[in-house]
Amino acid sequence: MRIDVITIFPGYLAPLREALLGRAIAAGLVDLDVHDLRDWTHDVHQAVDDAPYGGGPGMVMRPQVWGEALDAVLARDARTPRIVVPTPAGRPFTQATAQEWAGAERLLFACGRYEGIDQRVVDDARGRGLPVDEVSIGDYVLVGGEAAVLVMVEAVVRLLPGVLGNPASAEQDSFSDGLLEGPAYTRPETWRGLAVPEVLRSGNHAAIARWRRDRALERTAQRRPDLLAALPERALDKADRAF
Ligand SMILES: Nc1cc(-c2ccc3ccn(Cc4ccc(CN5CCCC5)cc4)c3c2)n[nH]1
Repeated sequence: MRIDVITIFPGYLAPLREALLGRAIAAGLVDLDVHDLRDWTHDVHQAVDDAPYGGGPGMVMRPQVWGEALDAVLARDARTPRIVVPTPAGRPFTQATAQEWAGAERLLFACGRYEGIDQRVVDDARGRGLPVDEVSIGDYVLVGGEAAVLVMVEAVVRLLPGVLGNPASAEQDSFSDGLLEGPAYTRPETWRGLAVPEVLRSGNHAAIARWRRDRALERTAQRRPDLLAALPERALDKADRAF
């Protein structure tokens, strides 16, 4: 997978080259290129923003600069990317989104700042048949798209074959069965007077599976009743309902 990121703060994306993601890049599983939007300005001030038409707070990012940057970055690789534009006004980014994008051969993230990017940049890209996803990573307002890109790249890249040492982990992700995962424990058996639940040390795998499912149902009901309500009918078996 090739990932391009366009931003006025390239340094903000440095963490993508650390740890697991850094190893995926080093292993050639991911090609990452981070581009400075200001490379496509032509004025001495390298202006990337201007006042919003119709008034309102803050500034809006200029379409000309973004248009040139996107055209140039698109041309650097024959593969057509999904273009991703983080925005508070986007569709929710979920595990399903990450799964979908993990199948893409190329992703291009456009990081806005100020109050966002002139809408015509997205409209022009869509008008040329490019797939553009305007996505939100949650119902809170960030200062720019870069932090959202760090989150989304991590969620996507961990799903690529060969990235996670333990692929089973991704299969048992939260949300993969529609529920939150339950509590996890490791040694010691007792820590500060707190013991590991007996069943987990019983070796009774059926009982362990039942206990884990019950804890997941309990936690989901307590913390995310919306997920429980969204479960398809068939997702809960008789034992689940008894819970
Ligand atoms: N999930 C999530 C994603 C983001 C996010 C992503 C990209 C950008 C680029 C700039 N900003 C700052 C930003 C944008 C829009 C407003 C809302 N204003 C109200 C009036 C006009 C607009 C405020 C502040 C981003 C924020 N935040 N949260």
